[in-house]
Amino acid sequence: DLMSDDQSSLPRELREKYLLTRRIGTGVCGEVRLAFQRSTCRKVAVKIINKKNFQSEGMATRNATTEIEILQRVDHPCLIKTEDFYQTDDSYYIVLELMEGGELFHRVKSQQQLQENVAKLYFYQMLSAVQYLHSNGIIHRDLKPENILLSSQEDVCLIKVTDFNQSRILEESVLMRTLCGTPSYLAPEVFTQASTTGYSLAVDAWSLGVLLFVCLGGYPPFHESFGDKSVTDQIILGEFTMVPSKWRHVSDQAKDVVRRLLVVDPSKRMSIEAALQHAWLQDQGMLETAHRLMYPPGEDAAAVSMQEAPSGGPSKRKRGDGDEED
Ligand SMILES: COc1ccc(CNC(=O)c2ccc3nccnc3c2)cc1
Repeated sequence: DLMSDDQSSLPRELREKYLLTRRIGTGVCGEVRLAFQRSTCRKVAVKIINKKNFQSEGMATRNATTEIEILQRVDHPCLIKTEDFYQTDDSYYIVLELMEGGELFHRVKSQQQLQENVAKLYFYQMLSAVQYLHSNGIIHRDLKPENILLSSQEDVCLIKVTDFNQSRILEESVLMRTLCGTPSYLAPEVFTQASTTGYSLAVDAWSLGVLLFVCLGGYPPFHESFGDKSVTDQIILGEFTMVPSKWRHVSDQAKDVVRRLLVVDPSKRMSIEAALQHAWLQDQGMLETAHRLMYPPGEDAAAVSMQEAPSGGPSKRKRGDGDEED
């Protein structure tokens, strides 16, 4: 039973504050377990990143610390929030809010394909989250259905992007500084190689195109079962397959968004900003629902009462043990 479960390898402080139970998710970096906050019996998720299972020591710490830095720094309703963080010599333990709806991957699989208006609601939230990351100089780089979590079993629900493990913070690079100086003496490859080395923000736009395709079509755009080309070749050529029986009921506007994101040339690919302005998303009903989910009135009221507070600048709402939550 759980009590005899080996909790001894966990950091003492973590064990004292949370009871860890069954595994609810696995990833390349480790696992996610369901846990209960002992003081409130509130359910949380604990993500355990095993430091050792990265091939190189340097890569491991850089990725994990980047992920943790990002998780603690970002604040957006569609990005998973870190509630607590612990580490031992061989693992990181990140306490996250529990997303009761599980992975988008399983939702799409169980429903074959999502209704268009549900896909639109989810896609708008993903765009908002990624737009926020980009405005903070962060590229996710690993957007996929396993990294999109749903807050409830309902179709109409909040979604959150997770797993910033592959994320990159756009730092001022030597290359950027070089490109600021006089180009007169720079070799051509500095410019051409420059445009291909850095991960541009456009990689996330492509991944969102794949995500939207999967939500609308119920299957991936590039797959070894399509034709004789390898998945890599299909991607490089931008050859995706819209199976008629699956796409017949999808609107032309929705298909247009997919087609403008799955463009091979990143300079011609639709940007996140442009996608947010696309006709398909100018849907007042969806936008109202999304904003109600993202900025629920209860929390606004708390913020309003805080603004009336006499003290100087607006103090950040402290992260309670959930006593503020309804
Ligand atoms: C009552 O116990 C449960 C209720 C719902 C679920 C479905 N959720 C999950 O399976 C799940 C998976 C990974 C996650 N990663 C971070 C945050 N939340 C997560 C939730 C899992 C357990």
